[in-house]
Amino acid sequence: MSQTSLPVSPDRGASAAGAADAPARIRLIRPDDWHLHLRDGAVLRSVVMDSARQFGRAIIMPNLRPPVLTTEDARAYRERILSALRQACAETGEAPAFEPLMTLYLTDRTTPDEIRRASDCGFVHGVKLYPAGATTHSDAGVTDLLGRCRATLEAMQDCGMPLLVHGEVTDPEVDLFDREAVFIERVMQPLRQAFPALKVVFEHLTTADGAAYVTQAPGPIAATLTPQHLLYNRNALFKGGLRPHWYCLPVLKRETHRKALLEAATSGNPRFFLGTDSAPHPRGAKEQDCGCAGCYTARHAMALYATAFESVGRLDRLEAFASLHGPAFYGLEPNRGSLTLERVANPIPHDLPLGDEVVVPLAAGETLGWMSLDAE
Ligand SMILES: NC(=O)N[C@@H](CC(=O)O)C(=O)O
Ligand SMILES: [Zn+2]
Ligand SMILES: [Zn+2]
Repeated sequence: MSQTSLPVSPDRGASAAGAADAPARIRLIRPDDWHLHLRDGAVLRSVVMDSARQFGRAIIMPNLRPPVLTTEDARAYRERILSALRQACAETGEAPAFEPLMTLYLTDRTTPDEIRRASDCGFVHGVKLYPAGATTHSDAGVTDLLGRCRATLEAMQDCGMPLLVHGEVTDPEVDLFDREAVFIERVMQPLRQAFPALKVVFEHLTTADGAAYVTQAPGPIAATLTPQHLLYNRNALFKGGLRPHWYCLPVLKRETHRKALLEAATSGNPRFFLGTDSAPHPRGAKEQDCGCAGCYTARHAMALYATAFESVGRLDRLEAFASLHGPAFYGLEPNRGSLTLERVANPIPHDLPLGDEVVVPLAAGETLGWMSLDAE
């Protein structure tokens, strides 16, 4: 099978040749992942260490089945994550410090009281908006944000609780590739006019329209950027045939959008920060007549981001994007430890264990030019 290659030559970094002016190692303040799906049960046990080896903290998405609706649900899920981590550590002898930052799943019925409980508990750091039907496990999501959630949004604005947004309309009349741009007009702008002090994170931004909006909009807004949207355009979905492991939502866009996102990521603007959206699905759930959306990137996340930043000669801006802008927006201190990335050939496995099944990671079978060492 032919490969969908990265935008920069896949064997750079395999030797020092041709990279004389580039550093062999970079040391960053330990980064955080501001958008992560860890799932639950056996899948959680399989994936948690991949994130914990690199990231000090991660914003944990609440789209489980059933979803994480209340502060008590989030407390219980947090315990399951920490227990899965302890178990994984006992098996491998590693002990990376990792703090799950929990979120609630917003529904038409989330109450202002629940928001106040979440804000007081200290471990819930955001509330996630999934427009009903927009993405994986979003059927319990919001049907009409400004029609049904006003009191709850008011409480969030008062408490300083960020709203994390999957920014796509679900109107079947709107072309799949336009759903983010139309969301800005129909939902984001009215929302931010009604609640100008509400903190908003535009998750997994995929368009030049989104990058321009986040750059110029007044008030507290930021965006996360995934490795796949920085490295690939929509051709990757169809290269030599249909490629389900490049399929996520919002779907990859055309090259002009990828370039605008990479420019935003590497601009030094503190409104843009790292969020992998690593979203494991078993191989069989993606390779079928109606395959699931989501790319698995946790294992090699920092190597993927380094590849993207290096492609435009901006490795010097990786640390701020990965380790400083996110904590500043969320009102947290940067991590104390560090993470070192080494310029070395990093072959990405064809699959990885996922509970009783396997997951095919993004860029499986390719060789990246960077590898992250164990965090210190
Ligand atoms: N990004 C995806 O394609 N999938 C995510 C859901 C999401 O983040 O929208 C998942 O949970 O699988
Ligand atoms: Zn999403
Ligand atoms: Zn996601």
